[in-house]
Amino acid sequence: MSRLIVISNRVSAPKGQSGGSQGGLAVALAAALREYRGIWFGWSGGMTDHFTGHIDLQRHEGVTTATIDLEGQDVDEYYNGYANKTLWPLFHYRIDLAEYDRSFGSGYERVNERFAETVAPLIEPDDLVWVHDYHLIPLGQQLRQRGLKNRIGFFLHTPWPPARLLTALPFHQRLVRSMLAYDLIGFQTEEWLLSFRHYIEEELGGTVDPDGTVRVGDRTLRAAAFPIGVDYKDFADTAASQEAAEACATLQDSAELKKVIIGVDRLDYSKGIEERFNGYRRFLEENDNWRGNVTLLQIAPPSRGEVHAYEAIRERLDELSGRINGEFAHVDWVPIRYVNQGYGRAALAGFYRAADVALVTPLRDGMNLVAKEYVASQNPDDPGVLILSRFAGAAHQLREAIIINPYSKDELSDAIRSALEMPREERIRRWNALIESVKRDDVVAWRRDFVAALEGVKVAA
Ligand SMILES: O=P(O)(O)OC[C@H]1O[C@H](O[C@H]2O[C@H](CO)[C@@H](O)[C@H](O)[C@H]2O)[C@H](O)[C@@H](O)[C@@H]1O
Ligand SMILES: O=c1ccn([C@@H]2O[C@H](COP(=O)(O)OP(=O)(O)O)[C@@H](O)[C@H]2O)c(=O)[nH]1
Repeated sequence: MSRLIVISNRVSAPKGQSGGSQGGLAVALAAALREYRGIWFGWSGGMTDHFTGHIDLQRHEGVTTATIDLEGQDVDEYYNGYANKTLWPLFHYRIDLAEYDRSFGSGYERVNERFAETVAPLIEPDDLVWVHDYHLIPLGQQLRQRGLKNRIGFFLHTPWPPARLLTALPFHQRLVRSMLAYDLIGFQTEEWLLSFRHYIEEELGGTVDPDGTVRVGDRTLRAAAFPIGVDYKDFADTAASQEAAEACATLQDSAELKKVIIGVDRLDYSKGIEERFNGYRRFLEENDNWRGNVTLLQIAPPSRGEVHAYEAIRERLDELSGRINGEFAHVDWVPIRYVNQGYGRAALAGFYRAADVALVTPLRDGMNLVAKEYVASQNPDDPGVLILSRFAGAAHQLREAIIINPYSKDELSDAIRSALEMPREERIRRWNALIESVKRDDVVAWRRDFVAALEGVKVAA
């Protein structure tokens, strides 16, 4: 069997050192790599005065990681800059927040070159190479320029924006043309694949066949949708652990007999937390019988704090949660418990199980693993209700959730009421359909399908 070389910006910290707030990509890849011989290469998250290319090799729980430190200027221009001030907002349809700065573009290319230079010697001729996410779009091309003939695949964890939005990016053609160096490009959903196809046809004059064959000039490759899932088995085991049971009991006891609604998100403007709070406020305004009888627990560990838009959303949420609590709270009840701390998987599994309703309402999200984790953690005899944004990739699969438009306070308010008042039979019926999808399309299936498709492509000429 070929080895698998996974390359992503972020590499999962060894267990116990992550602070419990790692994003979905890290969680999903650790699970996938546990089954494969290979290496996971990426940025350590650490900084150095001068880039040395020194690789820190470690083995934890069956996963070999190889990480490098970056210079402070690299982190500013590549991670905070091009990745998170330019591409992230643009890919999440927030053209108003996207910043274009020449130094970001050059820092992005420099770090991609550094990744290529450092990882290329670790790659053997038969290895499959799997590059992840918007931080590393040009890496495949950089590896080809260093003579690599391996099968190289790329998976985008975020949405792919409509062609009309992407053309707002200076040098967009240069970025997308660099992707043609890959043999296989994966997206979370058919919707993002369709947007990619439009770009290929309208901007590059290429074609995409119904079977996903992409042709631009003399380059032929494949593009397809591979929806990521959770490690269902591991999550179900975690949910059954003592730690999860304790977390579940802690939340239930502290809520007394009130219903609990939960939200769990990195503190990111794309997650729609502000709109969610406003929808919840509308619900409290319209349903005074529920005041004092329901609590919203919002877990939101801070993320990308050096980027202004993230500082700004944090300030707005501090203010808004305070205002709603001030408006509705009594001496013995607060409507929102807003927590800026990250939790580990076991604690989260317990909180999910204790919650009667989950609000997963991003304004735009590649997939959203929290939605799937919530479903995986429920008690089959008395499951909670998932309220899910139509703009999350997960909504393409989790169709028996209550699907809402997260921009509409009224829809949010109505959905919260329906969820809280939903009869047990309907909750069970919906959950049975949801768990079916979460089990079937888990992270193992995602990895298996992507790797099989990569193995199946003809090697680049
Ligand atoms: O590494 P960070 O900057 O702290 O951000 C965490 C991750 O966020 C994004 O996650 C995406 O991947 C998930 C799994 O496929 C998906 O469910 C979610 O919709 C995406 O937003 C980002 O794409 C990752 O690179 C980050 O590691
Ligand atoms: O306190 C927290 C909050 C979130 N997460 C995990 O972070 C991931 C978030 O992934 P998702 O796809 O929902 O969004 P992303 O943050 O990757 O955009 C999920 O696996 C969560 O369980 C966590 O471990 N601790």
